Amino acid sequence: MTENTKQILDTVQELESVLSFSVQKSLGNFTWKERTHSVEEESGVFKIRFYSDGLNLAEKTAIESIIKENLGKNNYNFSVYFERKEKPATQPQKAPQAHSHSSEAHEHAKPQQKPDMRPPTGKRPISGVKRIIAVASGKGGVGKSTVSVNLALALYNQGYKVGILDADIYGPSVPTMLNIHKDPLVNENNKIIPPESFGLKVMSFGFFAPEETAVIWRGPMIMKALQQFFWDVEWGELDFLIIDLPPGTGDAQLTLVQSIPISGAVIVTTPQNVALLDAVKGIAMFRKTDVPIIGVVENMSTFSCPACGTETHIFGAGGADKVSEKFEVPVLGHVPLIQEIRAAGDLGEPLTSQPKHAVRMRFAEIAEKVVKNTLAMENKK
Ligand SMILES: Nc1ncnc2c1ncn2[C@@H]1O[C@H](COP(=O)(O)OP(=O)(O)OP(=O)(O)O)[C@@H](O)[C@H]1O
Repeated sequence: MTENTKQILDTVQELESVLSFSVQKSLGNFTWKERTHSVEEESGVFKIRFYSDGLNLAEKTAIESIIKENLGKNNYNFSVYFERKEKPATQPQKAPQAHSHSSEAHEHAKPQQKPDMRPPTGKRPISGVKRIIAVASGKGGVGKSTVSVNLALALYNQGYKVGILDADIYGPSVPTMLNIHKDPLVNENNKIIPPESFGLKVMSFGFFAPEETAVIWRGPMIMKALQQFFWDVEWGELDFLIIDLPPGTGDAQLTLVQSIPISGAVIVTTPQNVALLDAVKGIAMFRKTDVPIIGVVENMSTFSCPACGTETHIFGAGGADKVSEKFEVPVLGHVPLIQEIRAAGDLGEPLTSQPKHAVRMRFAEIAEKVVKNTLAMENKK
């Protein structure tokens, strides 16, 4: 253990004295110190390992925010990892009978199996929806919603029927980006009718929680609302449903990914090293849950000076290509950093809806690759 990791472990363990009664109660038979059992450093990120046996999602969320709140003040770059301390009980082995021949006794000895990461209850499809594509990023603010909206529109421009589900509880920006200001209605079958904009069917947390109340969404509520968005929305017949996932790779994302059959995931990143590390975490999460990676989109890759036209790699260059090479995932395209993209997002007039704009062409190419790669993956199955 290095001096830094020891210092962080001590700081986290000292939080025991500030835990609320409900958090203390959720710890059950373990003490806080037993649960916060180690800290490791990997490429400048401190991984705080926390035993989560017996904790539900809401309790884990509460614990994660206590740690984040307190360590965040010290400007450390860290993540909290929840893992199981006690191994799940294995099938009781039948003891070989006294009269067994030795060959019979061998029949009971099974080779050790790898843990099964698949959801226990199976995934439930969304009626009428042919393909679900998750758009994810390891961290917030890299342009995941911008890519989701423009990718959805680019697919629509190519003649597909497309819906977009804004599952980003922390900052549901899709309604603004698509200029939707009306609330969804409910039909006679009690199904929610998704508002339509620029030809896309849209559902978002933003319709139900204005920004100032977004904080009230907590683990179980999020899942309940998401389940309604999947199965109680009148999506109709769709070729593609694009899901703008919340940023990160925590429990909420995992649960979501494990609830529905996702055809593939698009990872959005910016070229900086820190963002790329997060992209790698995203890839790992999808691989763990058997969701194929359609590819990586590098956003804000170059800055084109509006005055002189010079291209600058503000955040570095070649990042997505490195991730692509190392993890054998295709690069779907590079989107430049331009003021017009930001303005179009704020105005609710996406550039992909405007004829002949260079950004529209960029996303058309990305969408073509998404379709091509998704079909190729389906054919491989
Ligand atoms: N290529 C780009 N050029 C200029 N501005 C961009 C670009 N991509 C995104 N932005 C702007 O950056 C901001 C963040 O983008 P966006 O909301 O898409 O990111 P996000 O990853 O979904 O963020 P969050 O996780 O916080 O929801 C927005 O104001 C958006 O308009």
